[in-house]
Amino acid sequence: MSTRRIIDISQTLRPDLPVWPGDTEFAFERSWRMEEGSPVNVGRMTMSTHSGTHGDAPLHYAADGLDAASMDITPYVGECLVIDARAVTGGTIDIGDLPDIGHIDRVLFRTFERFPHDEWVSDFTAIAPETIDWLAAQGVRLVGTDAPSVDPQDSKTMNAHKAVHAADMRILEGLVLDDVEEGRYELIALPLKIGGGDAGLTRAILRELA
Ligand SMILES: Nc1ccccc1C(=O)C[C@H](N)C(=O)O
Ligand SMILES: [Zn+2]
Ligand SMILES: [Zn+2]
Repeated sequence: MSTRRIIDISQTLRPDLPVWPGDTEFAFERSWRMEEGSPVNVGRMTMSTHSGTHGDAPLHYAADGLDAASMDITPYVGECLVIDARAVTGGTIDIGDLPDIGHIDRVLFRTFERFPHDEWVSDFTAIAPETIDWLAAQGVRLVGTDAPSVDPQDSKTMNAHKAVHAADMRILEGLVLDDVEEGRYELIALPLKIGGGDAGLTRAILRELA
């Protein structure tokens, strides 16, 4: 039996979840209740497709991009490198901030000292488009971050997303990497298969390598 440790790197979806300014609040309610005579409890949720930990579908940043149900899920499963980017200053992770990544298909960035579970942080660290280009040239197919976006919150041009699209990479956002040391892990993070979806809520985990 495998004893490889599993680390949950997902946010907990709950009513007071911080959301992107102006976006739909996360709401959860019970539509059927056992205490009211129902044989089971059943809930109902209202949310943005970018709530909590999620994967962007290409449709989010390209009008003719694939939706969450159509995109290939291979990029979301496999070996990844977690990079500790907590010391990065200047708002974006630049090429010079990267360690030697070796040969790896997936890279996740930790930018927060402690993940802000209870407040929205607007001045999060984004990823420079040149860094995306460089990672793509090294063969990286997926980039993830604990920040809520790969572009700065006030970006109107979405240059990092565009660089991701140009290289046909995939994006994970809102990961929780507080207790994760820099290094290699197995990533399993499947965005929900939402037809027409521009993103999919994701339960993301890391598993220690054998
Ligand atoms: N909810 C939004 C509303 C308006 C503009 C952006 C967002 C985002 O969620 C950005 C995002 N998480 C991203 O994929 O970069
Ligand atoms: Zn997103
Ligand atoms: Zn995004």
